[in-house]
Amino acid sequence: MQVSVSPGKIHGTVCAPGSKSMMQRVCAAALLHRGTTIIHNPGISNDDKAALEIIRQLGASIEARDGSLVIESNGINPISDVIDCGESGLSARLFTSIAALYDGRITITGHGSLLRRQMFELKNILLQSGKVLEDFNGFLPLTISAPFHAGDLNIDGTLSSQYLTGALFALSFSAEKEITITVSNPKSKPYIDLTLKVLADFGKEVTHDQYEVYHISPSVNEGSGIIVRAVETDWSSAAAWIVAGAIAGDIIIQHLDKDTTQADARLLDVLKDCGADFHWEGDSLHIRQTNALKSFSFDATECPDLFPVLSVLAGACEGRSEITGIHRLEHKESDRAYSTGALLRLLGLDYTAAKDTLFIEGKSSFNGGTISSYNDHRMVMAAAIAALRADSEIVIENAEAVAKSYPDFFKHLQSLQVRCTQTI
Ligand SMILES: O=C(O)C1=C[C@@H](OP(=O)(O)O)[C@@H](O)[C@H](O)C1
Ligand SMILES: C=C(OP(=O)(O)O)C(=O)O
Repeated sequence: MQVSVSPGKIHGTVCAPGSKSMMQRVCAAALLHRGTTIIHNPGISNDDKAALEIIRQLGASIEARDGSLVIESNGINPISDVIDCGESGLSARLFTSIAALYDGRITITGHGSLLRRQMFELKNILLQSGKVLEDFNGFLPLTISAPFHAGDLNIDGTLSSQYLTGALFALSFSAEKEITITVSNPKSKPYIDLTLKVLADFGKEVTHDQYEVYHISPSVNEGSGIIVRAVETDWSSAAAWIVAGAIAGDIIIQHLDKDTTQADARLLDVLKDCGADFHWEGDSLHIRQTNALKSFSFDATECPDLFPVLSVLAGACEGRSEITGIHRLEHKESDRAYSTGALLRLLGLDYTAAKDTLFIEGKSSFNGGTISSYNDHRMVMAAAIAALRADSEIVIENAEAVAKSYPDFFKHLQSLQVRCTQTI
């Protein structure tokens, strides 16, 4: 699918989808919790669908009821020996550790960009847990077997926090004694907070020292009671609308959780720094374009998903902005250091990278043109928002990639009075 987005103002009220980070974690917990879990505001993205299908394959039953999901589980009882994680990095790393709780032989695989994302740290974790791996070269598919040994673990957190998330879920529900996980170089810490929050909702308390040492208590059977959980609105998706409002219009984003642990809520700190005009109306964020946005300096190491859309915001600010954390971008759906550079070049923005920081010179308007999505949902959203400030339309190739987190993105963009047409 090729989508052409015209320059113009964005105007109206929108509600972003549920957070896929939270939804996938709640699905994992619902599988491990022996009993019923009711999920309100369930996500509908491709990654959410992948997580639901995984827990179904691992033995849970899922019923849609009045817009919510009712999950029944009796622990892990696979109905298939293949688990398909779609394109979700989180599902791959989270559910591999969970599937490892099963003694039998099971294969974890995926599609598209996921097959090109390295998973080396899984080997380290699985071997420490007594699992046997077949012919694993660091990329999916991965086949494992043998009983799971719930014991202390050492994890390298340099590349991704998702390995730790998987281990925390698997061990919190299976530990028979106190277990310690030691993590070197932990990254994406707000995502670890989200993991700990969802585990706590399911009665699993984990403490930690500086995100480096985690203490897991022996798992007590939490009973088969009903757990009800609502998925928060996704700040990562809302980020696109927030930047759109700040650079090109007037927009209200509904149902945002102010006190969230979601990493990408840090965008509000950037907005304050650059003098954006925004305020809260209850749980809605109202943001209006300001003509003289100031340049900003921000470290996105802990919230790497903001990078592409922050680069667009930087392009609309007066002067030179700085975004740090380039080293976090390589192993995503695309190499986002490369794809963000390609977008900035298309827009006609001057930028340089030095060590881990990207410096972007702002400009009053951007160039239009055609760009690939690089099969990356975050690049689709960033390019579409940039089009609002361009002097001609921006055509995004392979724009269907947006469904990884936000299938209704273009429908919502149109409802916000932006002209966009599907050209193929
Ligand atoms: O745990 C999660 O939900 C995520 C963690 C982050 O990944 P890393 O920990 O690999 O940085 C983030 O980029 C990803 O979109 C979702
Ligand atoms: C990197 C992302 O997700 P994941 O790693 O879960 O595929 C993302 O959503 O930007």
